[in-house]
Amino acid sequence: MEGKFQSGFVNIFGAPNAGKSTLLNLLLGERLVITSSKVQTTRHRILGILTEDNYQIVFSDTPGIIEAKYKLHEKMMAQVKSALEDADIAIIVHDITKPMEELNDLMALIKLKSPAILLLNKTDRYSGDVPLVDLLAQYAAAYPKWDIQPISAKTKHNTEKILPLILEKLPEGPPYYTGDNISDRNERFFVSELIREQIYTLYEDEIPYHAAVNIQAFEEKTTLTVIKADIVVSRETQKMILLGKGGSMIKQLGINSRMSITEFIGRKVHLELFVKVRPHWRDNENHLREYGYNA
Ligand SMILES: Nc1nc2c(ncn2[C@@H]2O[C@H](COP(=O)(O)OP(=O)(O)OP(=O)(O)O)[C@@H](O)[C@H]2O)c(=O)[nH]1
Repeated sequence: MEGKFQSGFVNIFGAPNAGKSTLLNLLLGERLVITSSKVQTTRHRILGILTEDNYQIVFSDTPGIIEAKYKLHEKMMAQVKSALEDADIAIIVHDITKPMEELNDLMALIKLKSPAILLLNKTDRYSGDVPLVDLLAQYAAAYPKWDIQPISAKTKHNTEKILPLILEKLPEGPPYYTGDNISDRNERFFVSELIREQIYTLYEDEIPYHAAVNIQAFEEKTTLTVIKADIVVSRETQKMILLGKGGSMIKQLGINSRMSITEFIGRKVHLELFVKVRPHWRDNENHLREYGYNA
């Protein structure tokens, strides 16, 4: 095996109906790792993991970002933004039969830092007045930093070009999910997201931004699943807020989280939460990876 391995998170987004699911099914094929459709976390959702000899691509999306009906709380919107910034690569799917303004409106909503690939989908349906090459030139002028690729997810026109575009940008690094523990790792990941979601619901403003959730133990016993999770903050004062008066807040957090995890994994759950103070944890790249913050 060659030495080089690439691994990273690819966040897919686009307007409803742009063709994201069709595209993902195509990219992942049989290798789709099914994740619960119930999971709609504040941050992101893993859609599937593509692992080959030399690379692993974790496809995720940011639920609800575009749907008008989905009323985003301001702080959730900030989460969404950071999720997009954090991904290694962004794939934007735009229906080429729709005006470019729709894409512009979408891009005005989010602050994208990741390298981006714009897939102009549904070329098979395009019959506009402007010739396709001219239209592509317009997109290229509007988004000069992006790779732009016209495709049809339906007829598979140009779709073989997508993977090489991703691999060009995918960072080098070890896989995030390995071998048999993929589903287990996924479950852990989702459990930490569910706890984060409850932190969002329960606490004010800045606390959710400063708290990371790290699953320390995930043990399947015969009648229940025992989960131990650290909530990591950087300051003692944040810990006090998380705990609440006489521990009342953390108790509530435990109750809420347990309910939502039980629903997710479909088993009885024993949940233990620990609040830990680690100054500067946000500054440390390895810690961030460890806590799933690069997803
Ligand atoms: N003609 C044509 N239709 C496509 C193409 N890609 C997707 N579609 C169709 O467009 C519709 C929406 O596709 P989806 O893949 O469900 O789109 P989506 O972006 O996942 O939609 P949401 O789940 O609503 O966000 C479906 O009827 C697809 O069959 C394409 O390349 N050409």
